[in-house]
This record gives sequence, structure tokens and C-alpha cells, in this order.
Amino acid sequence: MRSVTNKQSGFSSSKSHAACTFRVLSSLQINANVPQTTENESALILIRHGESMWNEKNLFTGCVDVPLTEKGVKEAIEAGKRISNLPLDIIYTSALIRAQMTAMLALTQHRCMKVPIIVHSETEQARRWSQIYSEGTKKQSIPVVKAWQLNERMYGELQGLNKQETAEQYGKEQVHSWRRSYYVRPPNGESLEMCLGRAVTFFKEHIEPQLLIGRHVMVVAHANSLRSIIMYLDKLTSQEVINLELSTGVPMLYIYKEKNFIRRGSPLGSSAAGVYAYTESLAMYRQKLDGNFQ
Ligand SMILES: O=C(O)[C@H](O)COP(=O)(O)O
Repeated sequence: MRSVTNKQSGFSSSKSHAACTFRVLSSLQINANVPQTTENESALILIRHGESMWNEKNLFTGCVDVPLTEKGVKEAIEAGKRISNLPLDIIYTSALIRAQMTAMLALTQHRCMKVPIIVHSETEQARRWSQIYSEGTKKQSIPVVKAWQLNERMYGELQGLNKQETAEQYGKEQVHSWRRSYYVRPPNGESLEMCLGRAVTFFKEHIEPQLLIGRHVMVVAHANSLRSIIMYLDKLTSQEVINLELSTGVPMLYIYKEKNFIRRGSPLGSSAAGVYAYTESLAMYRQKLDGNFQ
């Protein structure tokens, strides 16, 4: 199956920001540059943010920074329950509040009881002022890295428009093409291909190296930035991705093993046997948690 390669790079992460983030992760004992010893396997959890206030109003959102609805908050908490027994070492979110809210709310349900801490490495001063000076406390935290590259696709001049009204004005086929095709750009917005160019580049440069050294990762992002990442993980073609739809607040689990991504579906419940039957390390982690609580 031909995997899709992105023709347009389009975006490059700022080197200084990446270097600063690296120093912060090192200080949190998440050494992004640990020698490339490949571990057996690691868990990758993907979650689209819970329902946002513009999802509720059926408005094109894109990179407009709107919060969750009460329903979205509940979805985030339910997502946390469903991943509460899965191992987690580092979290990546977009720069948008709906993804960050979802990540932080989900972690209130995790049985590891660790505190998710948003990494501030925008400037050297931000890094210094947000430092943690207790090794014990650091061990009880999970770094949350914000990355604009994981933002929702920028919907251009559709942002703020009602999806139903837009379909009535431009036709259902045109709106479906703007929303779901790979190459078509909304007016002055990003195509999915352009979104993939930044999201998957970030995934390969920053997230995959963490999985390679056995770190367990959660990515909380958006419908289209995650659709582009799943295209890469599942080797979907530009035709196949048209039918890929992601619900709000539903965790998706992958196992990363020998540089391959194995899709394991969505943990239906915190004790869903199926999830833990897949890999010994997940089952052992769950037993360790159970032991802590006996
Ligand atoms: O940005 C938005 O409007 C939603 O997050 C996703 O919209 P879509 O389902 O129309 O791509």
C-alpha cells in the first residue's frame, strides 16, 4: 500500500525553542537524548480534545483558541478513566487550550497519581522561572510539552463560519472536500497535506525518539492534526484518509515495537482486558499499579 509522502515541507520548528525544550526535559529527567538503546516496546496514546464550544455551535474552528464545553470536560475525564492503567512518561499537546484542558483533566483520573506539568521553555527566563528544585517532586511529575505544530489545521476564511450554512452556500461536496480531502485547501487555509507537513515532521523529530527509548507517550491534539499523524502511523493513502473520522475525547492506543506502530484500538474501560492482553509490559504496569493500591 503506497504510503503518503508529504510534498510540501512548509513548516520548520524553531531550533532555539527545541533546544530549550530539550534542556527542560533533561532537567525533568526525561533525557530526550538518551543513547539510542531501543527498548522492547512503548505505548502511544492519541486523544482528540473533548467537545469545544465551537464544536457545539457547529462552527469551523481551526486555530481559533476556544475552550471545552461542559460535555467536553466530561469527555476528557472519561478519557482519563479509560487510560488510567496505561503507562505514561511524557505528554504532548497542541498550543491550543482545548487540547491542554483535555490532557490535564484526563490526568486527574490516572492511577499513577503523577502531576502533569506544562513545560515552559518559550524563553530562557521562562525555563528558569518554572524550574523545580526537588528531585523527589520531579519524579512525581509528567512533563506536558506544548507544540504549535500539533495545532488543528488552519481553516483560513472558514474559521468562525457555521458548517451547515457554509454547505448551503458552497454545496455539500465542496465543504466535504475542504474538510476531508488530502490536497484541497480551504480559502487561504491549510490542506491536510500542509497540516501533515508540520504535525508529522514534529512527531518524527520529537515524539518518535521518545518512543524509541521506551518512553510511553500521550498526544492530545485535534481532528485533522491527528488524522495526519494516523495517516503516517497506519500508512494510509490520500484516498483512504478521506474516510477517517475521529470522535472527541476517545483514546486510541498504539504499541510501538521495533520501529513499527501496531494499532490496538481504544481502551473501552480502565480494566478492558483486551488492552492488557496485547502486551506483557502493559499488563505488568497494571499489576504494579494494583500492587500500589492493595
Ligand atoms: O476545526 C474544526 O472545526 C474541528 O476541530 C474539526 O473540524 P472538521 O471536522 O470540519 O475538520
